Amino acid sequence: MTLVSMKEMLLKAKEGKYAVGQFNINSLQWAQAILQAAEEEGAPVIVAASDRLIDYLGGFKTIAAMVKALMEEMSITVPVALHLDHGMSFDRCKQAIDAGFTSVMIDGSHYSIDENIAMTKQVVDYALTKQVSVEAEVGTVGGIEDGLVGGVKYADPKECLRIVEEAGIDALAAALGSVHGPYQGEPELGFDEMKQISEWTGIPLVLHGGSGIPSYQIKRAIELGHAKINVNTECLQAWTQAVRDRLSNDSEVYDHRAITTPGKEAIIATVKGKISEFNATNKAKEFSVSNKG
Ligand SMILES: O=C(O)C[C@@H](O)[C@H](O)C(=O)COP(=O)(O)O
Ligand SMILES: [Zn+2]
Repeated sequence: MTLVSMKEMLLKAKEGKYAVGQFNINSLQWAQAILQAAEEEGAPVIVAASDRLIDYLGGFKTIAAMVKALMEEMSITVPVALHLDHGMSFDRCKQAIDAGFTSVMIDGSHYSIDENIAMTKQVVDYALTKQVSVEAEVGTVGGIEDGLVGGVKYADPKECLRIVEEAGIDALAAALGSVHGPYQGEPELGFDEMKQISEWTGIPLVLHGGSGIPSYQIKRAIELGHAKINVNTECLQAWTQAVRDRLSNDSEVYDHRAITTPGKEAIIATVKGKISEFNATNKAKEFSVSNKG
């Protein structure tokens, strides 16, 4: 009944040509929905808390305790990693690790590549002592980050190789045209660069901005080495639509549970759909360490 790092998950996924879904939590209900969906699909899953939401969610220790307790209460048997998404500094990653997170992303993508590598290496050195996996980012994912709309900066393959070799990370988010939040038109992912980066580094790749990407592009990204795909916006949209429908269909309703339960059901359906699209259904049985007690 323990959380695991995402290292083994991602190596298996890359080898087996599927991707593990990372789904972000926005409240306790989201953690319940994501765990239920993964369990019903028999799939490994990454439950993530974005650094920008840590205080809103009650802090690192609250989040870790909540996810661990839910796994026990819900008798979760599939492998689950608890991941800090877009960690802003070494200190934030250390706080997450000390609180019980089993995986962290250090997002040094807004710094020079030398600074990015140095801060990533510092996180890896600490994480290694606790068997925690580390993801780094090179280039810039477009769209909304920290409330600001930013442009896409494609990852440089040489910089990708450097950060993998010099920092010793477990997974690499190489930004290649994906966008956080809704896409304006069809996404234009850099598949040629993706192939090159995957071949040069050999490491599991991570696709940020996984919402709104057509299935044929998702499948191509998985073929070209993506083993982890991050989804948040599609779950938010599904939750909001369901809650909006509930409120507009019943102007008398005021009970919190009655209002938000349709939102939870919508998250479960969205997460199950993504797990299936990522070809991760029933992959939990391939793991040596399961949570079966
Ligand atoms: O919104 C967050 O803080 C988390 C996301 O950045 C996550 O890492 C991600 O990439 C999901 O992208 P989305 O599906 O486009 O929201
Ligand atoms: Zn992201």
